[in-house]
Amino acid sequence: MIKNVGIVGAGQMGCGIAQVSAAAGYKVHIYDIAADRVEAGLATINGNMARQVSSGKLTDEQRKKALSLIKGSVDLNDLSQADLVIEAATEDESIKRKIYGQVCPVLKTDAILATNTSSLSITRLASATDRPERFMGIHFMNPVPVMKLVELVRGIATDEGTFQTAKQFVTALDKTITVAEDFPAFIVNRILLPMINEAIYTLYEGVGSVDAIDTAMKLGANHPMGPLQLADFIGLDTCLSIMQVLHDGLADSKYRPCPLLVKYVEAGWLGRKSGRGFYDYRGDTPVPTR
Ligand SMILES: CC(=O)CC(=O)SCCNC(=O)CCNC(=O)[C@H](O)C(C)(C)COP(=O)(O)OP(=O)(O)OC[C@H]1O[C@@H](n2cnc3c(N)ncnc32)[C@H](O)[C@@H]1OP(=O)(O)O
Ligand SMILES: NC(=O)C1=CN([C@@H]2O[C@H](COP(=O)(O)OP(=O)(O)OC[C@H]3O[C@@H](n4cnc5c(N)ncnc54)[C@H](OP(=O)(O)O)[C@@H]3O)[C@@H](O)[C@H]2O)C=CC1
Repeated sequence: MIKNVGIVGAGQMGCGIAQVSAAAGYKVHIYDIAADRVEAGLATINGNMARQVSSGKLTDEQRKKALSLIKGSVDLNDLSQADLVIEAATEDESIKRKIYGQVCPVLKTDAILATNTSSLSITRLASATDRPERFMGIHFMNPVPVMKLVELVRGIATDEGTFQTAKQFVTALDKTITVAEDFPAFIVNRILLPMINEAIYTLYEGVGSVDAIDTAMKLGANHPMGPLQLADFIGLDTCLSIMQVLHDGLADSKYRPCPLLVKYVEAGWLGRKSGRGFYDYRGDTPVPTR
Protein backbone atom coordinates (compact mmCIF):
# COMPACT_ATOMS: atom_id res chain seq x y z
CA MET A 1 0.00 0.00 0.00
CA ILE A 2 1.30 3.44 -0.96
CA LYS A 3 1.56 6.11 1.75
CA ASN A 4 4.80 7.91 0.96
CA VAL A 5 5.55 9.08 -2.56
CA GLY A 6 9.01 10.16 -3.71
CA ILE A 7 9.53 12.26 -6.83
CA VAL A 8 12.85 12.65 -8.65
CA GLY A 9 13.05 15.88 -10.68
CA ALA A 10 11.42 19.14 -9.60
CA GLY A 11 10.60 20.29 -13.14
CA GLN A 12 7.13 20.97 -14.51
CA MET A 13 6.06 17.31 -14.40
CA GLY A 14 7.63 16.36 -11.06
CA CYS A 15 5.95 19.33 -9.37
CA GLY A 16 2.59 18.58 -11.00
CA ILE A 17 2.74 14.95 -9.82
CA ALA A 18 3.74 16.12 -6.32
CA GLN A 19 0.80 18.53 -6.27
CA VAL A 20 -1.88 16.00 -7.24
CA SER A 21 -0.41 13.33 -4.95
CA ALA A 22 -0.47 15.64 -1.92
CA ALA A 23 -3.96 16.85 -2.81
CA ALA A 24 -5.04 13.18 -2.66
CA GLY A 25 -3.54 12.83 0.83
CA TYR A 26 -0.16 11.18 0.11
CA LYS A 27 3.00 12.31 1.87
CA VAL A 28 5.36 13.54 -0.84
CA HIS A 29 9.10 14.10 -0.95
CA ILE A 30 10.46 15.82 -4.03
CA TYR A 31 14.16 15.52 -4.87
CA ASP A 32 16.23 17.37 -7.48
CA ILE A 33 19.97 17.88 -7.96
CA ALA A 34 19.55 21.66 -7.84
CA ALA A 35 18.31 23.42 -4.67
CA ASP A 36 16.96 26.38 -6.65
CA ARG A 37 14.84 23.94 -8.72
CA VAL A 38 13.32 22.49 -5.56
CA GLU A 39 12.56 25.96 -4.22
CA ALA A 40 11.07 27.14 -7.51
CA GLY A 41 9.05 23.92 -7.74
CA LEU A 42 7.54 24.31 -4.28
CA ALA A 43 6.69 27.95 -5.11
CA THR A 44 4.93 26.85 -8.32
CA ILE A 45 2.87 24.27 -6.44
CA ASN A 46 1.98 26.94 -3.89
CA GLY A 47 0.89 29.34 -6.65
CA ASN A 48 -1.15 26.68 -8.49
CA MET A 49 -2.99 25.73 -5.32
CA ALA A 50 -3.67 29.36 -4.43
CA ARG A 51 -5.25 29.72 -7.90
CA GLN A 52 -7.36 26.64 -7.26
CA VAL A 53 -8.61 28.24 -4.03
CA SER A 54 -9.52 31.45 -5.90
CA SER A 55 -11.45 29.49 -8.52
CA GLY A 56 -13.29 27.48 -5.84
CA LYS A 57 -11.73 24.12 -6.74
CA LEU A 58 -10.06 23.81 -3.32
CA THR A 59 -10.71 25.23 0.14
CA ASP A 60 -7.91 27.11 1.87
CA GLU A 61 -7.85 24.37 4.49
CA GLN A 62 -7.31 21.69 1.79
CA ARG A 63 -4.53 23.79 0.26
CA LYS A 64 -2.75 24.15 3.61
CA LYS A 65 -3.13 20.45 4.37
CA ALA A 66 -1.76 19.43 0.94
CA LEU A 67 1.18 21.84 1.20
CA SER A 68 2.04 20.48 4.65
CA LEU A 69 2.38 17.01 3.08
CA ILE A 70 5.06 18.11 0.57
CA LYS A 71 8.75 18.36 1.44
CA GLY A 72 11.68 18.91 -0.91
CA SER A 73 15.43 18.45 -0.78
CA VAL A 74 18.63 17.75 -2.70
CA ASP A 75 19.39 14.69 -0.53
CA LEU A 76 18.54 11.36 -2.16
CA ASN A 77 18.50 9.67 1.26
CA ASP A 78 15.23 11.49 1.92
CA LEU A 79 13.57 9.00 -0.45
CA SER A 80 14.38 6.06 1.85
CA GLN A 81 10.85 5.90 3.32
CA ALA A 82 9.04 6.08 -0.03
CA ASP A 83 6.70 3.24 -1.04
CA LEU A 84 6.59 4.57 -4.60
CA VAL A 85 9.18 6.73 -6.34
CA ILE A 86 8.25 8.41 -9.61
CA GLU A 87 11.24 9.57 -11.63
CA ALA A 88 10.39 12.70 -13.62
CA ALA A 89 13.87 13.93 -14.55
CA THR A 90 15.02 15.15 -17.96
CA GLU A 91 14.07 12.97 -20.96
CA ASP A 92 17.55 11.55 -21.48
CA GLU A 93 18.22 7.85 -21.08
CA SER A 94 21.73 8.27 -19.68
CA ILE A 95 20.49 10.69 -16.99
CA LYS A 96 17.68 8.33 -16.02
CA ARG A 97 20.02 5.29 -15.87
CA LYS A 98 22.43 7.23 -13.66
CA ILE A 99 19.60 8.26 -11.33
CA TYR A 100 18.44 4.64 -10.95
CA GLY A 101 21.99 3.60 -10.05
CA GLN A 102 22.03 6.21 -7.29
CA VAL A 103 18.47 5.87 -6.02
CA CYS A 104 18.04 2.06 -5.90
CA PRO A 105 20.49 1.48 -3.02
CA VAL A 106 18.58 4.09 -0.96
CA LEU A 107 15.10 2.62 -1.50
CA LYS A 108 13.23 0.11 0.65
CA THR A 109 13.55 -3.32 -0.96
CA ASP A 110 9.83 -3.53 -1.67
CA ALA A 111 9.46 0.05 -2.97
CA ILE A 112 8.10 0.50 -6.48
CA LEU A 113 10.13 2.64 -8.88
CA ALA A 114 8.22 4.23 -11.77
CA THR A 115 9.22 6.53 -14.58
CA ASN A 116 7.24 9.37 -16.13
CA THR A 117 9.21 9.01 -19.37
CA SER A 118 7.42 10.28 -22.49
CA SER A 119 8.96 7.80 -24.86
CA LEU A 120 11.81 5.61 -23.61
CA SER A 121 11.63 1.81 -23.39
CA ILE A 122 10.39 0.74 -19.97
CA THR A 123 12.07 -2.65 -20.36
CA ARG A 124 15.44 -1.05 -21.15
CA LEU A 125 15.16 1.47 -18.28
CA ALA A 126 14.14 -1.38 -15.92
CA SER A 127 17.39 -3.17 -16.74
CA ALA A 128 19.29 -0.27 -15.14
CA THR A 129 17.51 -0.89 -11.80
CA ASP A 130 17.81 -3.62 -9.15
CA ARG A 131 14.04 -4.26 -9.35
CA PRO A 132 12.73 -4.75 -12.92
CA GLU A 133 9.65 -6.56 -11.54
CA ARG A 134 8.78 -3.51 -9.44
CA PHE A 135 9.46 -0.98 -12.21
CA MET A 136 6.99 0.47 -14.76
CA GLY A 137 5.88 3.56 -16.64
CA ILE A 138 3.34 5.91 -15.03
CA HIS A 139 3.02 8.60 -17.67
CA PHE A 140 1.19 11.75 -16.62
CA MET A 141 0.14 14.49 -19.07
CA ASN A 142 1.01 18.18 -18.83
CA PRO A 143 -0.36 20.17 -17.00
CA VAL A 144 -0.77 17.34 -14.48
CA PRO A 145 -3.38 19.03 -12.26
CA VAL A 146 -5.66 19.58 -15.27
CA MET A 147 -5.18 16.62 -17.63
CA LYS A 148 -7.31 13.56 -16.85
CA LEU A 149 -5.21 10.86 -18.52
CA VAL A 150 -2.37 8.72 -17.21
CA GLU A 151 -0.80 6.04 -19.41
CA LEU A 152 0.36 2.90 -17.60
CA VAL A 153 3.11 0.93 -19.30
CA ARG A 154 4.51 -2.42 -18.17
CA GLY A 155 8.03 -3.54 -18.99
CA ILE A 156 8.66 -7.17 -19.87
CA ALA A 157 9.41 -7.99 -16.20
CA THR A 158 6.80 -5.81 -14.42
CA ASP A 159 4.83 -8.02 -12.04
CA GLU A 160 1.07 -7.94 -11.59
CA GLY A 161 1.28 -6.64 -7.98
CA THR A 162 3.23 -3.59 -9.17
CA PHE A 163 0.77 -2.91 -11.96
CA GLN A 164 -2.25 -3.21 -9.63
CA THR A 165 -0.65 -0.94 -7.01
CA ALA A 166 0.07 1.68 -9.68
CA LYS A 167 -3.51 1.40 -10.92
CA GLN A 168 -4.89 1.99 -7.40
CA PHE A 169 -2.57 4.95 -6.89
CA VAL A 170 -3.54 6.64 -10.17
CA THR A 171 -7.24 5.99 -9.52
CA ALA A 172 -6.88 7.63 -6.08
CA LEU A 173 -5.59 10.75 -7.88
CA ASP A 174 -8.89 10.83 -9.78
CA LYS A 175 -7.20 10.24 -13.14
CA THR A 176 -8.32 8.01 -15.99
CA ILE A 177 -5.99 5.19 -16.96
CA THR A 178 -5.13 3.95 -20.39
CA VAL A 179 -2.80 0.98 -20.79
CA ALA A 180 -0.13 1.15 -23.49
CA GLU A 181 2.34 -1.50 -24.59
CA ASP A 182 6.04 -0.79 -24.31
CA PHE A 183 6.72 0.65 -27.79
CA PRO A 184 8.48 3.97 -28.51
CA ALA A 185 6.47 6.94 -27.16
CA PHE A 186 3.50 4.69 -26.19
CA ILE A 187 0.08 5.96 -27.42
CA VAL A 188 -0.34 9.71 -26.83
CA ASN A 189 3.13 10.79 -27.97
CA ARG A 190 3.26 8.30 -30.87
CA ILE A 191 0.35 10.24 -32.33
CA LEU A 192 0.87 13.76 -30.91
CA LEU A 193 4.58 14.32 -31.51
CA PRO A 194 4.62 13.53 -35.25
CA MET A 195 1.81 16.11 -35.56
CA ILE A 196 3.90 18.70 -33.70
CA ASN A 197 7.00 17.78 -35.76
CA GLU A 198 4.95 18.22 -38.94
CA ALA A 199 3.83 21.65 -37.74
CA ILE A 200 7.52 22.57 -37.34
CA TYR A 201 8.24 21.30 -40.90
CA THR A 202 5.30 23.45 -42.07
CA LEU A 203 7.04 26.45 -40.49
CA TYR A 204 10.50 25.37 -41.77
CA GLU A 205 9.24 25.08 -45.35
CA GLY A 206 7.56 28.50 -45.15
CA VAL A 207 4.02 27.24 -45.62
CA GLY A 208 2.91 29.51 -42.79
CA SER A 209 4.17 31.68 -39.93
CA VAL A 210 4.07 30.62 -36.27
CA ASP A 211 0.88 32.61 -35.84
CA ALA A 212 -0.72 31.23 -39.02
CA ILE A 213 0.02 27.61 -38.10
CA ASP A 214 -1.24 27.91 -34.53
CA THR A 215 -4.33 29.88 -35.53
CA ALA A 216 -5.06 27.31 -38.26
CA MET A 217 -5.01 24.39 -35.84
CA LYS A 218 -6.81 26.19 -33.02
CA LEU A 219 -9.67 27.48 -35.14
CA GLY A 220 -9.56 24.92 -37.95
CA ALA A 221 -9.22 21.76 -35.88
CA ASN A 222 -10.43 23.00 -32.47
CA HIS A 223 -7.18 22.21 -30.67
CA PRO A 224 -6.97 24.04 -27.31
CA MET A 225 -3.41 25.16 -28.13
CA GLY A 226 -1.72 25.52 -31.51
CA PRO A 227 0.95 22.82 -32.14
CA LEU A 228 3.86 25.29 -31.82
CA GLN A 229 2.42 26.76 -28.64
CA LEU A 230 2.02 23.19 -27.35
CA ALA A 231 5.61 22.32 -28.34
CA ASP A 232 6.84 25.31 -26.33
CA PHE A 233 4.62 24.21 -23.44
CA ILE A 234 5.98 20.63 -23.44
CA GLY A 235 9.59 21.84 -23.87
CA LEU A 236 11.44 21.67 -27.20
CA ASP A 237 14.20 19.51 -25.68
CA THR A 238 11.58 16.97 -24.62
CA CYS A 239 9.89 17.14 -28.07
CA LEU A 240 13.24 16.51 -29.78
CA SER A 241 14.09 13.60 -27.48
CA ILE A 242 10.73 11.97 -28.18
CA MET A 243 11.17 12.36 -31.97
CA GLN A 244 14.68 10.86 -31.71
CA VAL A 245 13.32 7.88 -29.77
CA LEU A 246 10.59 7.37 -32.41
CA HIS A 247 13.11 7.74 -35.26
CA ASP A 248 15.68 5.39 -33.72
CA GLY A 249 13.19 2.90 -32.30
CA LEU A 250 10.93 2.54 -35.33
CA ALA A 251 13.62 3.13 -37.99
CA ASP A 252 11.23 5.02 -40.23
CA SER A 253 12.16 8.33 -41.92
CA LYS A 254 8.65 9.67 -41.29
CA TYR A 255 9.80 10.35 -37.69
CA ARG A 256 12.86 12.42 -38.72
CA PRO A 257 13.07 15.38 -36.30
CA CYS A 258 12.69 18.68 -38.17
CA PRO A 259 16.10 20.44 -38.48
CA LEU A 260 14.46 23.64 -37.21
CA LEU A 261 13.51 21.86 -33.98
CA VAL A 262 17.13 20.72 -33.64
CA LYS A 263 18.34 24.29 -34.20
CA TYR A 264 16.04 25.75 -31.54
CA VAL A 265 17.22 23.18 -29.00
CA GLU A 266 20.86 23.82 -29.93
CA ALA A 267 20.23 27.54 -29.32
CA GLY A 268 18.87 26.75 -25.84
CA TRP A 269 15.46 28.01 -26.98
CA LEU A 270 13.54 25.31 -25.16
CA GLY A 271 10.12 26.98 -25.05
CA ARG A 272 8.29 28.43 -22.08
CA LYS A 273 10.63 27.02 -19.47
CA SER A 274 13.67 28.85 -20.90
CA GLY A 275 11.78 32.04 -21.86
CA ARG A 276 12.01 31.53 -25.63
CA GLY A 277 11.00 28.96 -28.22
CA PHE A 278 8.57 29.39 -31.12
CA TYR A 279 7.37 32.32 -29.01
CA ASP A 280 9.35 34.79 -26.92
CA TYR A 281 7.88 34.84 -23.40
CA ARG A 282 10.09 37.51 -21.93
CA GLY A 283 7.60 40.37 -22.38
CA ASP A 284 4.02 40.77 -21.21
CA THR A 285 2.54 38.66 -24.01
CA PRO A 286 4.17 35.87 -26.06
CA VAL A 287 5.59 37.12 -29.39
CA PRO A 288 6.20 34.69 -32.30
CA THR A 289 9.91 34.24 -33.10
CA ARG A 290 9.16 33.57 -36.82
C1 LIG B 1 4.84 15.22 -23.76
C2 LIG B 1 4.16 14.14 -23.05
O1 LIG B 1 4.83 13.19 -22.63
C3 LIG B 1 2.70 14.06 -22.89
C4 LIG B 1 1.95 15.35 -22.78
O2 LIG B 1 1.72 15.84 -21.71
S1 LIG B 1 1.50 16.04 -24.23
C5 LIG B 1 0.66 17.53 -23.72
C6 LIG B 1 -0.76 17.26 -23.33
N1 LIG B 1 -1.37 18.49 -22.97
C7 LIG B 1 -2.10 19.22 -23.83
O3 LIG B 1 -2.30 18.83 -24.96
C8 LIG B 1 -2.60 20.53 -23.29
C9 LIG B 1 -3.35 21.31 -24.33
N2 LIG B 1 -3.86 22.54 -23.73
C10 LIG B 1 -4.99 22.58 -22.97
O4 LIG B 1 -5.66 21.58 -22.77
C11 LIG B 1 -5.38 23.92 -22.41
O5 LIG B 1 -4.77 24.93 -23.18
C12 LIG B 1 -4.98 24.09 -20.90
C13 LIG B 1 -5.80 23.10 -20.06
C14 LIG B 1 -3.49 23.89 -20.66
C15 LIG B 1 -5.28 25.50 -20.45
O6 LIG B 1 -6.62 25.74 -20.67
P1 LIG B 1 -7.20 27.19 -21.01
O7 LIG B 1 -8.67 27.05 -20.98
O8 LIG B 1 -6.55 27.72 -22.19
O9 LIG B 1 -6.62 28.07 -19.89
P2 LIG B 1 -7.17 28.54 -18.53
O10 LIG B 1 -8.63 28.86 -18.56
O11 LIG B 1 -6.22 29.61 -18.16
O12 LIG B 1 -6.93 27.26 -17.60
C16 LIG B 1 -7.90 26.26 -17.34
C17 LIG B 1 -7.52 25.66 -16.01
O13 LIG B 1 -6.25 25.01 -16.11
C18 LIG B 1 -5.35 25.51 -15.12
N3 LIG B 1 -4.00 25.55 -15.69
C19 LIG B 1 -3.64 26.09 -16.87
N4 LIG B 1 -2.33 25.91 -17.06
C20 LIG B 1 -1.85 25.27 -15.97
C21 LIG B 1 -0.57 24.82 -15.58
N5 LIG B 1 0.50 24.97 -16.37
N6 LIG B 1 -0.45 24.19 -14.40
C22 LIG B 1 -1.51 24.01 -13.59
N7 LIG B 1 -2.77 24.40 -13.92
C23 LIG B 1 -2.93 25.03 -15.09
C24 LIG B 1 -5.86 26.89 -14.82
O14 LIG B 1 -5.49 27.32 -13.51
C25 LIG B 1 -7.35 26.73 -14.92
O15 LIG B 1 -7.83 26.20 -13.72
P3 LIG B 1 -9.19 26.73 -13.06
O16 LIG B 1 -10.27 26.24 -13.96
O17 LIG B 1 -9.18 26.12 -11.71
O18 LIG B 1 -9.07 28.22 -13.04
N1 LIG C 1 6.93 18.30 -20.51
C1 LIG C 1 5.90 17.52 -20.74
O1 LIG C 1 4.92 17.94 -21.34
C2 LIG C 1 5.94 16.11 -20.29
C3 LIG C 1 7.12 15.51 -19.89
N2 LIG C 1 7.11 14.20 -19.48
C4 LIG C 1 8.34 13.57 -19.05
O2 LIG C 1 8.58 13.92 -17.69
C5 LIG C 1 10.00 14.02 -17.46
C6 LIG C 1 10.33 15.41 -16.96
O3 LIG C 1 9.91 16.34 -17.92
P1 LIG C 1 9.71 17.89 -17.53
O4 LIG C 1 9.23 18.00 -16.14
O5 LIG C 1 8.95 18.50 -18.63
O6 LIG C 1 11.22 18.39 -17.61
P2 LIG C 1 11.91 19.64 -16.91
O7 LIG C 1 13.06 20.02 -17.75
O8 LIG C 1 10.88 20.67 -16.58
O9 LIG C 1 12.39 19.03 -15.52
C7 LIG C 1 13.34 18.03 -15.40
C8 LIG C 1 13.97 18.20 -14.04
O10 LIG C 1 14.87 17.10 -13.79
C9 LIG C 1 16.03 17.65 -13.22
N3 LIG C 1 17.15 16.74 -13.29
C10 LIG C 1 18.08 16.58 -14.28
N4 LIG C 1 18.98 15.65 -13.91
C11 LIG C 1 18.61 15.22 -12.68
C12 LIG C 1 19.17 14.27 -11.78
N5 LIG C 1 20.27 13.58 -12.07
N6 LIG C 1 18.54 14.08 -10.59
C13 LIG C 1 17.43 14.77 -10.29
N7 LIG C 1 16.87 15.67 -11.10
C14 LIG C 1 17.45 15.89 -12.28
C15 LIG C 1 16.24 18.92 -14.02
O11 LIG C 1 17.18 19.76 -13.40
P3 LIG C 1 18.08 20.74 -14.36
O12 LIG C 1 17.13 21.58 -15.11
O13 LIG C 1 18.90 21.48 -13.35
O14 LIG C 1 18.88 19.83 -15.26
C16 LIG C 1 14.83 19.49 -13.96
O15 LIG C 1 14.57 20.15 -12.74
C17 LIG C 1 10.67 13.65 -18.79
O16 LIG C 1 10.95 12.28 -18.80
C18 LIG C 1 9.59 13.99 -19.80
O17 LIG C 1 9.71 13.29 -20.99
C19 LIG C 1 5.97 13.45 -19.43
C20 LIG C 1 4.78 14.01 -19.77
C21 LIG C 1 4.67 15.38 -20.27
